[in-house]
Amino acid sequence: MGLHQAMSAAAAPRIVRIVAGMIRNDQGRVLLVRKRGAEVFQQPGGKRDAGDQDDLHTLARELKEELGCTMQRDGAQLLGCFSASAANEPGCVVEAIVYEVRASGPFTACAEIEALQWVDPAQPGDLPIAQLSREQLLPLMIPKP
Ligand SMILES: Nc1nc2c([nH]c(=O)n2[C@@H]2O[C@H](COP(=O)(O)OP(=O)(O)OP(=O)(O)O)[C@@H](O)[C@H]2O)c(=O)[nH]1
Repeated sequence: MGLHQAMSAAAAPRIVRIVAGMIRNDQGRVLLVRKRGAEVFQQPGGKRDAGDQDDLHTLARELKEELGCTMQRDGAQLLGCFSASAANEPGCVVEAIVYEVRASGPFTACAEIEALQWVDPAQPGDLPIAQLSREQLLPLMIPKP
């Protein structure tokens, strides 16, 4: 590695690429999850696995693993790609492809998920919420007047 490459590698934050889901209930509340050992709530979702066919496959797999629910591919809506400081990996940046999806419950905390919370996107209150969700994703879910 040359000097320039070494310097930019040292300066560049590591990027954690994920697919994340926004699930809304009938009251307009959005589902957040907290992983075991983590302080903050975030969107359900995760990293792509080698066997995943596409982003929605990754998301459906993660939602099943984390929440035990069944995601409907039909009607999934791409909200965009967003990034922020990663919640649980200091010095890293999370880059998320985000979809709003419907899923059939029940929704239960499974695998590495310790807690679930349905949050009013307009008034998340004092709940500790990861930067990406608090600053970028929840505001997208506030109903427009
Ligand atoms: N899933 C998810 N991860 C987020 C969000 N915001 C955020 O900063 N992250 C960061 O991205 C990381 C993604 O890791 P993950 O644990 O969800 O992914 P994964 O299930 O595939 O992980 P693993 O296979 O390594 O256990 C989280 O540890 C966290 O630091 C978010 O809204 N959803």
